[in-house]
Amino acid sequence: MPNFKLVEESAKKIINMEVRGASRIARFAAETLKEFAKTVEKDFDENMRKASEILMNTRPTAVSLFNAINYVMMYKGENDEEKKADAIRRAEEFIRWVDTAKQKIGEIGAKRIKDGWTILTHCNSSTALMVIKTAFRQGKNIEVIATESRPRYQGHLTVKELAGEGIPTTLIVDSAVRYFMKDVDCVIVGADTITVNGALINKIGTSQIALCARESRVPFMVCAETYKFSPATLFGELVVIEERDAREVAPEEILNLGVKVRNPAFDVTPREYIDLIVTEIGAIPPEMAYVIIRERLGYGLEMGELKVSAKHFD
Ligand SMILES: O=C(COP(=O)(O)O)[C@H](O)[C@H](O)COP(=O)(O)O
Repeated sequence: MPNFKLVEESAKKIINMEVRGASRIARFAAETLKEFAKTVEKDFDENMRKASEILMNTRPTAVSLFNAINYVMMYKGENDEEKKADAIRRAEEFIRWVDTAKQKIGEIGAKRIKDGWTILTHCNSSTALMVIKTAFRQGKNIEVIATESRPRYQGHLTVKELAGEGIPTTLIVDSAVRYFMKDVDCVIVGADTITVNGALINKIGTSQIALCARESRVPFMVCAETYKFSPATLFGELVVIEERDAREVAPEEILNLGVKVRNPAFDVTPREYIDLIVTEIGAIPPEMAYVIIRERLGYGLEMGELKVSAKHFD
């Protein structure tokens, strides 16, 4: 029997943010599809399609979820048995992509961090933290300023992780970024999505930090695996910004006043504010986003026609 309960439970974990952060969500979706595929005995295409839809309708902004599902769903085979084996193989391949990319980004990004620097980070990006931790492990004497990242306080996860590594870390409220920017040598953040024009979609508040960094001439570095680049934006689609429950922001007492409360989870940082995007295949300017979408993900504009041919990870 196809285990849809497993898929529903995974979807719930993504929605309630028990599993969060773009790369963890992507990895978890691939793992879930892999485990689900093992339980399918017949009508493989139909069952996998249903499971994919359930996972897809969890959080709308991070393209990594789409890319993960899409990667697994490009399985091939003459019959259900072959399709199942290929889907499982592709899921495992995607999971390896997630793990190896983070390591490589850590190594590449760490080269850009100088001894003695103070780095500001926002939210909780496992990829941005990999860069910071790699630099620290190389013996660089660095400090981190981490924003608390309201309303979900992912900054608390960040400071726990950094303190666990022994990295000197200061926690600040989100609105104190400009106050502290004079002490910052580099901003390093993660990504939920990179669009074809090189814009970054990341945790709400990222664009204000980028603006502030630009004002102070502080370099702004984004850490993004290539599966965080969005092919759909090449075809003219806009990235949907998730708007979460008002109760995450305001208590009942305020909500009862009938006041409108808005809670967008992400915002857009235009490419002009980004100095560098560190991917697992190199540190690139945001202007190279189309090249990544074409060469790495296999979606391109060919002879005036839209051509879709998603590639295998190597
Ligand atoms: O904005 C967030 C998390 O938002 P949320 O907590 O709402 O999921 C992170 O910066 C990116 O997802 C990148 O994370 P990673 O580098 O770990 O993929």
